[in-house]
Amino acid sequence: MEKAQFAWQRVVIKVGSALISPDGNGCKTEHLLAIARFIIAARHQDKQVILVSSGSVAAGRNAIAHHAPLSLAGKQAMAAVGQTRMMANWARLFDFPCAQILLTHQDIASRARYLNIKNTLRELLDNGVLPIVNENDTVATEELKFGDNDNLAAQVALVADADTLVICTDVEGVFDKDPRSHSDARLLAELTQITESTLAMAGGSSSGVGTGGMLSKLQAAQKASAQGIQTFICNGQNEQALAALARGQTAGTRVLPQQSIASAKKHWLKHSLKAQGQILIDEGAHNALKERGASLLPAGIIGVEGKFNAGDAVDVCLGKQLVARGLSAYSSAELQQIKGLHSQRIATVLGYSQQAVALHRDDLVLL
Ligand SMILES: Nc1ncnc2c1ncn2[C@@H]1O[C@H](COP(=O)(O)OP(=O)(O)O)[C@@H](O)[C@H]1O
Ligand SMILES: N[C@@H](CCC(=O)OP(=O)(O)O)C(=O)O
Repeated sequence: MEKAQFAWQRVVIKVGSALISPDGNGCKTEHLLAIARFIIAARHQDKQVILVSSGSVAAGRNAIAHHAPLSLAGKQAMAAVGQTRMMANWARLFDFPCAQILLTHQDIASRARYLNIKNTLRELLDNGVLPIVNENDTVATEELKFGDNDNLAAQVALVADADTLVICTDVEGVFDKDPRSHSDARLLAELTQITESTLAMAGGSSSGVGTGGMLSKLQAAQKASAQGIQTFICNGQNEQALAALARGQTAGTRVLPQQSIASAKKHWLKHSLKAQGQILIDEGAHNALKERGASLLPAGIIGVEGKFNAGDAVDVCLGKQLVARGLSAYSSAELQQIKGLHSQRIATVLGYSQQAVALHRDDLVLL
């Protein structure tokens, strides 16, 4: 097996309407086989996959009377019909469970909902379920929309702490001009940075089925790249391209991350968030964080200072020494009650158990 150049562990793979429903009416599995094989191959290597799938509007189009231009309510009705069709289509390809997650822009912007999304995704992945995400078109008005699922996929990659974003479409990658209208268009194998001039090469969608064209894919890649996530934009029907990605090789267009995920996260936790309180830990917990990169369990907490909510940033201290900063899974009031306890006792003491850990290792940086 060739050596992996671009090793990854958790991927968000986005599939556009152009592949779910190439003729814009109903959906078929035939164009999704290469993507399904990629997902199965990745899972066999113990890698984690989240699928962001468009296509509900196109898949439900033939069930709703319409004429151009489509009204928002018309598209929403089509999406409501098409969403179940699209999910059933994916489920046919896999013999492991799939989970449906429908999100709006507001859900990601709200701290409480953001945490719930993050925790649900984590739980699904830990249980070997394939999360399939789409925009919740029924409740998304034009103002509340992500606008396109490329942008949604980048947001999901951030929430899920993914290291890689794969955007599958109906062309081989990013070209220096739209390959559909320019026969001399050249494929760009690697973009070290997305600048204004890169964005200027990208046109909108010409398929009549997709929404954002190449522009929204590059904008999504730009967001991911700034947070340390690499992006591949490739043809979702190209078996070889997806097999190469599954092996850790490049395919289509690779957009390089601007920094490592660890430094993006460290920077964010250290400089962008103000700690709302302090958690004092014992030596044993400090060793577990430092030596094993473990999560912080309530058992290792000996004191809680300040008032904070679940999801707030907190400083983690060993005596007077600041050793880490992270996002607390529990509020200060809850931590006061469960500090020093074994995680199994959380539900008995609080009446519920959000998580076994007080600070998850994904939400923690050592200082
Ligand atoms: N510079 C470019 N490179 C590649 N594709 C481009 C470019 N500019 C515009 N496109 C168009 O973007 C389309 C893919 O976007 P879109 O139709 O929104 O697909 P999806 O449904 O997969 O999101 C391609 O079919 C292509 O015509
Ligand atoms: N939520 C919509 C997705 C719209 C969208 O962004 O489509 P696309 O450009 O094909 O990824 C649907 O499922 O039809």
